[in-house]
Amino acid sequence: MLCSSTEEVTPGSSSEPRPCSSTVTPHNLFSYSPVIHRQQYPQSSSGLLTSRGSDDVRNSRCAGSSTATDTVFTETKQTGAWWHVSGRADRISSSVGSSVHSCSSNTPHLKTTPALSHHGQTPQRDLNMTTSSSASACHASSVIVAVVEGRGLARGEIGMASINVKCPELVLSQFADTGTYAKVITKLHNLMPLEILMPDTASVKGQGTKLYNLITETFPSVTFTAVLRRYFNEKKGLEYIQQLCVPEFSTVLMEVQTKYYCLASASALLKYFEFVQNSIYAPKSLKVVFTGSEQTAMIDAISASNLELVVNQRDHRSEHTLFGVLNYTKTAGGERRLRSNILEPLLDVVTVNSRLDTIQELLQNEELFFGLKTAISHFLDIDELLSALVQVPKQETVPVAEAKITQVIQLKHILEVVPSLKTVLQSSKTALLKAYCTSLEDSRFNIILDQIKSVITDDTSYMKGSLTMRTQKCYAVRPNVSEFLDIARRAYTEVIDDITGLVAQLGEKYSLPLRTSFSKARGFFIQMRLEGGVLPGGKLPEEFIKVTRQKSNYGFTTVDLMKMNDHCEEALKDIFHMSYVVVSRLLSEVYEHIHCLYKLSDAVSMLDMLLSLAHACTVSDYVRPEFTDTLAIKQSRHPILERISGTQPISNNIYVSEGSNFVIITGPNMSGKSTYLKQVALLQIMAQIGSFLPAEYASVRIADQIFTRIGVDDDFETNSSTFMVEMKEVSYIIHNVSDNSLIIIDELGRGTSPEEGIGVCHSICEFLINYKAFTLFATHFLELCQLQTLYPNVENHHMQVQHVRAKDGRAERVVYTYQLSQGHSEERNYGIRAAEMTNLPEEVIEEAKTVAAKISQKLWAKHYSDPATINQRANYRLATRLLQTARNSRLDSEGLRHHLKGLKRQYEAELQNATESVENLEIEE
Ligand SMILES: Nc1ncnc2c1ncn2[C@@H]1O[C@H](COP(=O)(O)OP(=O)(O)OP(=O)(O)O)[C@@H](O)[C@H]1O
Repeated sequence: MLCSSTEEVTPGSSSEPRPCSSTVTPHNLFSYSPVIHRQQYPQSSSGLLTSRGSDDVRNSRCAGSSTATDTVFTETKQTGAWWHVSGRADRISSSVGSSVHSCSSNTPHLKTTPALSHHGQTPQRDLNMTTSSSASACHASSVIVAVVEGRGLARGEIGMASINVKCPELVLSQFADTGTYAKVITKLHNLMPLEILMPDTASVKGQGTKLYNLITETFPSVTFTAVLRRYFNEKKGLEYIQQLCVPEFSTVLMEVQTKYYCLASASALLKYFEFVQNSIYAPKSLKVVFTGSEQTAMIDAISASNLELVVNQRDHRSEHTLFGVLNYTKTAGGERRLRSNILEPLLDVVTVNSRLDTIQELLQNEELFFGLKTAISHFLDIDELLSALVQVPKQETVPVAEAKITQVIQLKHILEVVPSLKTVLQSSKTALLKAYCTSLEDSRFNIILDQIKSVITDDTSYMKGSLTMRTQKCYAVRPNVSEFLDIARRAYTEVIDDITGLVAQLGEKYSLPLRTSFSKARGFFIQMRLEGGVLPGGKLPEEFIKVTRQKSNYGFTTVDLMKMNDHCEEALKDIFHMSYVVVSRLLSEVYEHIHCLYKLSDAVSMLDMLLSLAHACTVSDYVRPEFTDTLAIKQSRHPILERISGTQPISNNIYVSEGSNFVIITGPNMSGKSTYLKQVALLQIMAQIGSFLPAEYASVRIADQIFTRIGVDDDFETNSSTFMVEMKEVSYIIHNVSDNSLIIIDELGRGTSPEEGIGVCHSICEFLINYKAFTLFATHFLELCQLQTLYPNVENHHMQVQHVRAKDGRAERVVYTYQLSQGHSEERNYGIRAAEMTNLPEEVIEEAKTVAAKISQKLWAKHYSDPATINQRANYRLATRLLQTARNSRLDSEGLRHHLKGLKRQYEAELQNATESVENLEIEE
């Protein structure tokens, strides 16, 4: 073969046409040209071209060509100007294709189906959890999002609606966000939208709202469309949802009916589809889900990137991410679900435990594990199929006809593998698997399959390879269903026979080893493999044209073969057209039951994800986590490091509890601090998606938010803003922290002078110490370790290093153990030690050591000898304790007074001690 996309045609192979039993009549009964209509944004006669953020380019070109990268301001005849677009205006069109989601009278109305049977709270919740998962996971580049923000007092209240053009699911959300809009940005990052819609009032040139500016700056390559504010209409949004939502998901109405901003976004989004894409969804055809931020843990976009959850920071194609470590999925749906779960881990312990039960069963029952894996691997992308099925094409072209036939074959294929999945699930014991098994006992699967089989031949199946699949499509409809179709197929068979005959003849004529081959681009052509690549006579016969050569493989055609190819195409057009008529009729009958596919898609993607998580446990030694109030993981390992190195990294214990919820980690450069911090966050996320962990024992406290502030590699270009970036990130944490958060801060304050760095770190630590959030704080500022003596909930730990003397007893070498130990690091001047390893002159190093020693002593003394600071600190501690007492106390007023007196005495004693210790300090001037 010349290339992988070509297929060899051999007599008797599956590509060989099958006979059809009809008399031959002139076969060219239908002739119509294949027209590929691409949806375009409607163009106004008075359209202006403008550019986002730049007035200069405005009016530079005339409307009428919605070319890529142009920014178009358009108006429809019906509505007047109501949206304007910037960015690649043609991208949605190509994504949506030339279809409409029709609700015309001949579009079948989709029926209500009973809710999934309830098998206890756990599985039911997970069954309904498809929302956030598939929501954000569906195909990245085909999601359109509408965003609106409340005005006046409601500023900061955000409504979002998103839809994936490849997956008929409308996802709504509404939440309060802070001035940094981190939640909106995070959600948008997770959705990876193709286009973002916002009200025009938010994007007035030069006076765009903060949110608008932030979104357009953060997503410069995403098409931005401003829609008239009045189309963000919550009443219309509710009407749309009532009209379009599949009855099975109609409980969403109760959730969203008072959520005005997400309804408003939904209204604008669906209106946008209606007018700009010239398409509407069929009534009762959309899965509508609401994803409140309370269902999943919030991981902001920067943290997701720092932790390399789904994208590796250095190489975007690398699989060295958490997703890469856990991804053993077999289906596109499973992969999407895993990705979205990693970005939005669960908060509900019951649901997480039900997943863990399932994984445990899969690990214990090998037959079930491999049986399910095999069954799942046969499924195609159900979401994409479902989306295509609920679209009714506006124009009946050959590609559309061909696509519909493919969809029916795919549907048949999917439904045929359902029983094998059900059979495997029947032996399962855990609630979640049993619930999925029950959800597959839906009579609609068989009803649809029977309907399909009444029209489509039994041996038609979905196959790889363009020629094989073409043959499948060609002979999909049963013989005798349409007389003209049988005739056309006969004609096609004859042309194929002629082609094979011609190639055989040419082979004989020139004594060459010729074969008939097929590729999508060339159609039928001739292939020849010559050992040694030397042609007899030095050249190919004249009649062989369009010659290609790859090593010893030649590809070519002849004028006759090209003509035959044309006949073949003509015959195919007729076949596809007539098959399409039959298939459309079939689909209109099938539509009524099609919603069982939502259930199937949910089951397959979830099972695939759980199998993938179970598979990860078999690759390395993982343990099931339990959920308590403490984060305690014994001998934990960094999951990505483990994958990268191939050998087991040094394992470490993790312990953070309410009593010691603030851990300061010190240690020299390269000692493993950052790795340890990331490890904690990654394991937390793994636990919350229902994965086992790389450790010997694991107890995890559910975190509602995971924040990270991890220093990026020094970069001279961005260095000027390093400190600002740090401060912005940490300010986001401070504004959003909750008692149940997990906070990872690495090397804060590097971007400024040490004095200010220590000051900033100190005050930020004191702020965070006051929360019950679990915080791990890695720093080179050893001064911060003093916090342990000031606050009972602070613990110092450090990364151990060893000093090994060379045999000659002189040179000393540092060995990194990557072991976490209690207490703060005793290492000093490790920066200077690193400098020593370079070629710096000895006197420079010595001078550096002297100055560093003096400065650090002075700094420490200054910080702790200042009486005002001592007083302030003591006051702060007293206030904190009072607050804690008031919060926790069940004391009556007398008891409280007594307690306060005790605290006061303690406070005075501490103040006295602190003052004395400062007086005793020897300060070297
Ligand atoms: N537990 C471990 N087991 C094996 N190798 C490790 C471990 N932890 C870290 N390492 C290795 O050490 C390297 C340095 O680790 P890391 O960046 O975490 O150090 P650091 O203390 O944060 O350094 P710096 O203070 O300079 O940022 C890592 O790239 C990794 O290869």
